[in-house]
Amino acid sequence: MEQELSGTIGIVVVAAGRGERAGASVEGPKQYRRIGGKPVIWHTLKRFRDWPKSGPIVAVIHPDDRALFDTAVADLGDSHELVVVTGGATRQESVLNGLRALQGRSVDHVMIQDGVRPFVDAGLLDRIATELASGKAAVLPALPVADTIKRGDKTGVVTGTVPRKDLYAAQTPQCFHYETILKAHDRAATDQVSDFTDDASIAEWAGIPVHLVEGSIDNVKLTVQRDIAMADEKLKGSALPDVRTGNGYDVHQLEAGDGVALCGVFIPHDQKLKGHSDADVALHALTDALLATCGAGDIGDHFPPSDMQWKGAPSRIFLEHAAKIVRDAGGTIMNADISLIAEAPKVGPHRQAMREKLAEILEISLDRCSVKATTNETIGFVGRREGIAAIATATVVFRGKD
Ligand SMILES: Nc1ccn([C@@H]2O[C@H](COP(=O)(O)OP(=O)(O)OP(=O)(O)O)[C@@H](O)[C@H]2O)c(=O)n1
Ligand SMILES: C[C@](O)(CO)[C@H](O)COP(=O)(O)O
Repeated sequence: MEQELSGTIGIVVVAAGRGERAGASVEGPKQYRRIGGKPVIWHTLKRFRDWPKSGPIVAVIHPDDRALFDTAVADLGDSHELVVVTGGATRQESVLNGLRALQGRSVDHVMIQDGVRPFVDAGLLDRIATELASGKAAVLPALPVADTIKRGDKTGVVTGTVPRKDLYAAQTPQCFHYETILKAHDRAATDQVSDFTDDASIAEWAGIPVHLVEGSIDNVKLTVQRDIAMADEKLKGSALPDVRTGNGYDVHQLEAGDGVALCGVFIPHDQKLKGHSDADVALHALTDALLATCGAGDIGDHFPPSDMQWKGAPSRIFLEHAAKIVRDAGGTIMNADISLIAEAPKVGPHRQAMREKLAEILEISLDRCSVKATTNETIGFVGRREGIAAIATATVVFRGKD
């Protein structure tokens, strides 16, 4: 029977590199580049936050990146203690700083993770935990090398083929008995042995047996620009489409007058709509429908009728405001559909102008704007020409959330 790992597992995520091979970006070094809408480091940390066995997490960052890091993790939640320390000039130094930050936190084991491996998965972490539970002091996730490996010289000529039978490509997290790896890292620093590219090599150097566990094919390290682009495509491709529909309904009373504003178009008529603003019942219904797609309340929350500044206001202001709220939340308006219920005036002759007005206000194409009308067959308040009602539906696609 498999043993359960007891004790606390500390996590060290190293993210203090400069990402030179990936090249410069306005978003900062590669660990702060966005994939699937979130920084790489956010994804990596989230994978550990979501793994139930994670203990305290140490993020090792570059001293210049504090603001970038704080912004990147702002919405990560606080389910685990997150300690932030600065790294050194090499990965090895950064890891040592991270290990030292776990001292005094009662950690039994530690997982050391590259900040730029955002696809580490719970299955891999569980496999490693099982190996640690069986008493192994050092566990390395790795995959057998799949390509034929060549040796080459400076002139680009192959000088030999390396038998690949026993070759493995090392991944992270590399996992250890905490005190054992801390001692080995400390000794390497004291002895000034500084050319290790991973922590398993330090364990090997210190004479600690390192056990292989099957890595994960998805657990790639984002090293060059193309890796980042591919990671972004992968996350976008797997994100569920976030399509939302909102509805809105509004009624305004009619009284004697000279015309009504409907969908932003003034139609001469022997009545007018009563209201605090221009009483454009159609735009009010559509404003509510849009606000509903991102849970932003209703028109009255944003434009209280008690507020005198909206007296006589053209209702396009309300709709523009709702459209901005939607866009700021990451939404793209796909469709706006309004049904007017009015005995008079006749809407048909003005439908095209109304659709054009909606398209202009919402900044979307005409084919995404629909206006329909019906009478109420002379019954009810609409049938008695006491009021006009409008029903609206809006469809919005939001950029994939995590
Ligand atoms: N002084 C360093 C160097 C690297 N790392 C971290 O170690 C991981 C693996 O390193 P690598 O992919 O080589 O990152 P960079 O050093 O940033 O890349 P490059 O070598 O292209 O500059 C990364 O998460 C990186 O941020 C670190 O914490 N401190
Ligand atoms: C730790 C590592 O990811 C294992 O494959 C790798 O050695 C890091 O190397 P890098 O040169 O720092 O990217």
